[in-house]
Amino acid sequence: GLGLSKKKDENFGEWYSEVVVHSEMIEYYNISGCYILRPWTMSIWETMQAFFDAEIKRRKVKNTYFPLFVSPSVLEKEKDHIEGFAPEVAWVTKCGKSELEVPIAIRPTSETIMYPYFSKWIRGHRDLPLKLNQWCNVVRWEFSNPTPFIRSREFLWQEGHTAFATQSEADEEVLEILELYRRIYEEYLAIPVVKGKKSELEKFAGGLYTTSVEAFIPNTGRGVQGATSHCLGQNFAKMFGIEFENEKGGKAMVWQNSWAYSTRTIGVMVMVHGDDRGLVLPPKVAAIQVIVVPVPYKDTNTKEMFEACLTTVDTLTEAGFRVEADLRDNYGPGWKYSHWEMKGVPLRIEIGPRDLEKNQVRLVRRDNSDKVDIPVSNLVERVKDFLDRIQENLFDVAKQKRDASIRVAKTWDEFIEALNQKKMILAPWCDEMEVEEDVKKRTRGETGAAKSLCTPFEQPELPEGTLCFASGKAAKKWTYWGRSY
Ligand SMILES: O=C1CCCN[C@@H]1CCCn1cnc2cc(F)c(Cl)cc2c1=O
Ligand SMILES: [Mg+2]
Repeated sequence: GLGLSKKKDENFGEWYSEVVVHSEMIEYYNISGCYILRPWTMSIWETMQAFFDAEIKRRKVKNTYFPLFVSPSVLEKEKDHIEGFAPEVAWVTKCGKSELEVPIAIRPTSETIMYPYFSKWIRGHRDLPLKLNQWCNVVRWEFSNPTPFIRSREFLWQEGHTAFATQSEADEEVLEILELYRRIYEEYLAIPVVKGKKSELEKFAGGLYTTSVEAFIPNTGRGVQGATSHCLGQNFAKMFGIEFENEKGGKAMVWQNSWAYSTRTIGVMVMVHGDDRGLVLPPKVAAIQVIVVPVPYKDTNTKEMFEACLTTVDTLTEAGFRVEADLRDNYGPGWKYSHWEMKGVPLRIEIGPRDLEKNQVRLVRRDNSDKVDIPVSNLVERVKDFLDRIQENLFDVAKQKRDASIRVAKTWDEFIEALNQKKMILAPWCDEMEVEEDVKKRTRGETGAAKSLCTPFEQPELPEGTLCFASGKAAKKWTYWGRSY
């Protein structure tokens, strides 16, 4: 089809909506906030899932599946746990023509669904650690502007829920899972993230502390929470009576974690790597890593050319790459180049008459348009080399842009200036909740208030006497701030 009508640097929102549709990842649906995930999306989701599922299975986490529906008495088990969320809970109130006696909620997350059974199943210390995960959809009927992948009313995720006898086991797992989330972003999606701890105001209110990986979208100057790994402490154990008989015969409450990443990861990838020709896929998650396109010339003998294309596909497939040839005779090479560039295929191989004569092929990179003619004899090693360099280059370029978007601010004026320049701000903070609430109030505007994104585990030097950028009190830590999705 035709190219994009909007440019990434001029009209980001519409550019994004166009890219996800033109790359055949998303189809819009007639219910606001709901989207059709097409195969081009699902293949990315499945690649990440394969990695993450294998990694948690190595850690003895078992997959399970709990019901989608939850009764109000169970969901509202802890009033303050859900009072802030109540407006986004979706309810089934009738079936067929008859009203339901009691409405039934659709899960927005599964703590209240799972933990009554944790209480039933965990009796003694031999039942610990209990480590469950489920791959499922959740529904949150949000009203702020829906955005494919980033903010939708239904999304796919995995939610891990674990229980331990000791706090140290829980603390250790929180960070192990967070490292897996970093790997998903940095090693698969080629996106740099910051690992850190959420503030008291931003953490999961039902938990003890929240850690997260934070990404950043330079075009909009917004942070985006990439994935979360919470230590719940013994809060839910108290709520749901999840206790066990320890080795000394005494009763003790378990220490729990919960952790999730979702299809939001895919939206971040589109936003960070996409350009004005469409999607740009990191090779690690591309459903098709190499597309082979024949370039027939007037009276060329297409039979020989098509054979060369199919041989190229076979050779690279045997070498373990995901390769296809576009031999459709109802489209010319030019159309095919644009089509597969729009879909973000990392590497194109062109085979024309001259290439046949010289027993070579032309490689064209999607990320920087570099092209090179290579002899068929070392096709496999050159393709591997190109794909590795594309993966690295996407990460390096994204990291360079993200780092260029970071500003250190030591005063309120510097903070506001950086915020207006769409930066991610690293500022010394007194770590007082009221001060964070005050920052949100003072920065509220049509593009949304600034909030703390995370306190990075890697803390720069904080000289004695450094003052908080917002309160002027003694600063205790360096924290990232910004507007966010
Ligand atoms: O982020 C994770 C990891 C995976 C399991 N869950 C936690 C916390 C989820 C917070 N959260 C997030 N959104 C919610 C929306 C709701 F409608 C209700 Cl009732 C509750 C929540 C809610 O608790
Ligand atoms: Mg929410």
